[in-house]
Amino acid sequence: MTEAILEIQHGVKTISNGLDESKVIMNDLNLTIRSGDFITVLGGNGAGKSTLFNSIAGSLSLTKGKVLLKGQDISNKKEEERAKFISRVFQDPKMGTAPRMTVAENLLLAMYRGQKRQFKKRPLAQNRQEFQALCQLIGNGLEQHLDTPAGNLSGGQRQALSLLMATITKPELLLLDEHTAALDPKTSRSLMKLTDQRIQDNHLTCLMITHRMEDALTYGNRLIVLQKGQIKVDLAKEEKEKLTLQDLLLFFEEE
Ligand SMILES: Nc1ncnc2c1ncn2[C@@H]1O[C@H](COP(=O)(O)OP(=O)(O)OP(=O)(O)O)[C@@H](O)[C@H]1O
Repeated sequence: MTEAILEIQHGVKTISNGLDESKVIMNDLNLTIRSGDFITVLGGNGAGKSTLFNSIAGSLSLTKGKVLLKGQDISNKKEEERAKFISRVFQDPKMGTAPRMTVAENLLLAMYRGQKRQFKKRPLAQNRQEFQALCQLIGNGLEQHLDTPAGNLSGGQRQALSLLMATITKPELLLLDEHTAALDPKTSRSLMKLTDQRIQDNHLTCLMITHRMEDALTYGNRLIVLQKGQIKVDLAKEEKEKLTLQDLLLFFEEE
């Protein structure tokens, strides 16, 4: 069996509304993500997708249950600690990049993320060629903007930069949080292709939330559907390949 990268064991998250009432937003959820899994995550609004991602990334701590990274209990580790191993790309292009820093400076920052301060950085000039080549992969002209502040890029270029930053040092787990949702259809399609290419070329393990059913079917080797804080459907490669758009829509109609 392939190595388990991340596990959630009996994950429960209860939220209090401050009026002696509590709401269960993750309900005894169990998930094992194995090395090389590319899992597409679907679910209606409020199904618990963000709660799942926040619990993995550490921006939310579980009320009960455990989060394990390669068998090690990380339930009590802070988000910054987990960020050394887990990368995340958000929906908002502004989230992943520093706006006043140039594209090259952003990439340099990502390259040394999680390393000790005293670690001697290679000067930017020595990395330029590598950054140039990396940006060229994208095919949206980012390589001509190595010295442009990230805040001046188009939304598509900025999201592509966020993706490169999230994957420049191979993370144990890549979390894609509707990362193409804010882009126009053409830009979204090309970023999705780039994403798939990065995942395949670097053998990344990835979890991707999407509201685009076609993307959920086209990409990845496994598909999960969340409902009411639980995993309602978990389909492996062979079952996923047989799935049609119609089948997927049925999962939502049953809600
Ligand atoms: N801090 C909070 N306080 C109260 N309720 C919360 C809080 N965070 C999440 N919830 C509730 O938990 C449920 C799950 O929310 P979550 O954001 O995980 O859903 P989601 O699947 O990501 O939805 P969407 O597609 O709308 O982003 C929702 O009913 C939401 O209202």
